[in-house]
Amino acid sequence: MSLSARRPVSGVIHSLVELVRNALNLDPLVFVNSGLIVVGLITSLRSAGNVLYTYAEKTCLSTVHVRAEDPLYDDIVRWMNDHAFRRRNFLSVLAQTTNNSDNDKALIRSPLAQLDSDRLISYREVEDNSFIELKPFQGSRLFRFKRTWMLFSHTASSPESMGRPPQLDTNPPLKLQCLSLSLSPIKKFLDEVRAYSRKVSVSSITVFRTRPNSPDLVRWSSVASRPSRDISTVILHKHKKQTILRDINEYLHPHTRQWYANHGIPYRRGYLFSGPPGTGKTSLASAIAGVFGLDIYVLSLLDPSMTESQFIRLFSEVPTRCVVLLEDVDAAGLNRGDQEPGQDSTLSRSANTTPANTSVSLSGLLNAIDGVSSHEGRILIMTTNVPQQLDRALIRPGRVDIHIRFELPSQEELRDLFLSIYSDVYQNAEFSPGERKRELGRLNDLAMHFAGCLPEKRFSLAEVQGFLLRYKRQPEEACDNVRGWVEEMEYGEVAL
Ligand SMILES: Nc1ncnc2c1ncn2[C@@H]1O[C@H](COP(=O)(O)OP(=O)(O)OP(=O)(O)O)[C@@H](O)[C@H]1O
Repeated sequence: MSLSARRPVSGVIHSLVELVRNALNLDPLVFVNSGLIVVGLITSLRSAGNVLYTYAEKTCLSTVHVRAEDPLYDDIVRWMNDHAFRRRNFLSVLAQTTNNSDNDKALIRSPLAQLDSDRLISYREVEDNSFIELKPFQGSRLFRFKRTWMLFSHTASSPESMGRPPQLDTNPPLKLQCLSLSLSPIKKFLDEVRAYSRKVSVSSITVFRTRPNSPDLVRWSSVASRPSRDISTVILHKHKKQTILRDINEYLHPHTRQWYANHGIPYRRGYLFSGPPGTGKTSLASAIAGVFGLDIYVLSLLDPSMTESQFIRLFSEVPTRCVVLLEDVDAAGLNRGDQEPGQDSTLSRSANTTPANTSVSLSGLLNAIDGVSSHEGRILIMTTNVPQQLDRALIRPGRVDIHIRFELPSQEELRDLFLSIYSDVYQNAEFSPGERKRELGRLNDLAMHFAGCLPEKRFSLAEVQGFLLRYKRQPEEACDNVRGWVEEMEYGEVAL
């Protein structure tokens, strides 16, 4: 700025100062000085507070850190949201769209719900069935738990992320502190958090999958929490179903764990589900998790972001009681190489080599399953479409204890599927017991007729279910059209 331009500006400031002095009879510099003193005081108090806090943290504050990958992390955030954060206004929150099944129920009762195949509903006209939840995400909160004051802190991981929306994939650890020389108040709090989480998710299972957190770090991440599938909806030979349920029930019992320990046998149990695609392998694994109240950890050998060491680490990070689901183990081709399918890899040179479609070698997989770091107490379920292609080392007892073979459905199983799809037709709450019995009889006849129109052991239950879903509420129409569908499937003719 030139000298001539600066002169009028200083002149204006001088006149303003004079004006204030005359009007208030006070020197404005007094305000400036007082302001500076206040700012200085606040800064000193803040740094004194920081020094005090750091000192207290070292001497009389108990602190617990919880990593974002630990299931406890989500449990604590849920507890805080449902209890400590309830009656407090936050300025910075995380907005989350949540589907509300109650809204779906309201929609069912509305006039729009009258399903009319000639009337197409635009869902823009209908009230949105999701709602927006505002959840406190970052910040600190002092709260009281059973007469102890606790501090919950959850801050951004790095200064650069301040002011930016929180990155859910890179959650920083959270911190719990209390004024005590012992960790027991925080332990009690964590027990309460776990009990609460178990209570609210008693009839649902959480599915964990692997997710790359950063280019070279893959972590477990919960992808869904959903009502568990009722085991009765999985169609499988009664004897096979009972065999596996009894076996798992016995395995999970604390006495069995003790027995394994007494005999020095690693406490692990593995199952192989084999059979053509769409015959119910994944459905049974998910129903088993529901029956025993376990979460599912899904691993894939074909995950391109996973290295062998990460695979072994992830295997060792699963909790003590859970279902580890290793899907389509044959797809990775772990026994191909210079070895015939079904041959024992101990005789083969290819055990340490990795096929092109996976970075995990057979020895890496075996190491993950029964290496020293592999978690005891978990249930391993491997699924495959071609069991004969699996290396014998992978399915030897100790790694696979029970092999359940799924087959294409028999007439009886086709009938069961039909009855299961149309169960709500006869379970109508408005029916009297007599009406219900009559409906069930009618549906049984339709199911017999339906199954009779289908060739046995030809189509998978997933395919037949796909056909039935075209006639969700019209069992008679399904029966009328099933022969056309069979022709369509056999000869590739599309019958419309
Ligand atoms: N035995 C069964 N009982 C009940 N439903 C079944 C059965 N088999 C298949 N289905 C239905 O078919 C669909 C696919 O089943 P699922 O994923 O369990 O098959 P899968 O054998 O695991 O297939 P893939 O080998 O392709 O992974 C599901 O929607 C399921 O409801």
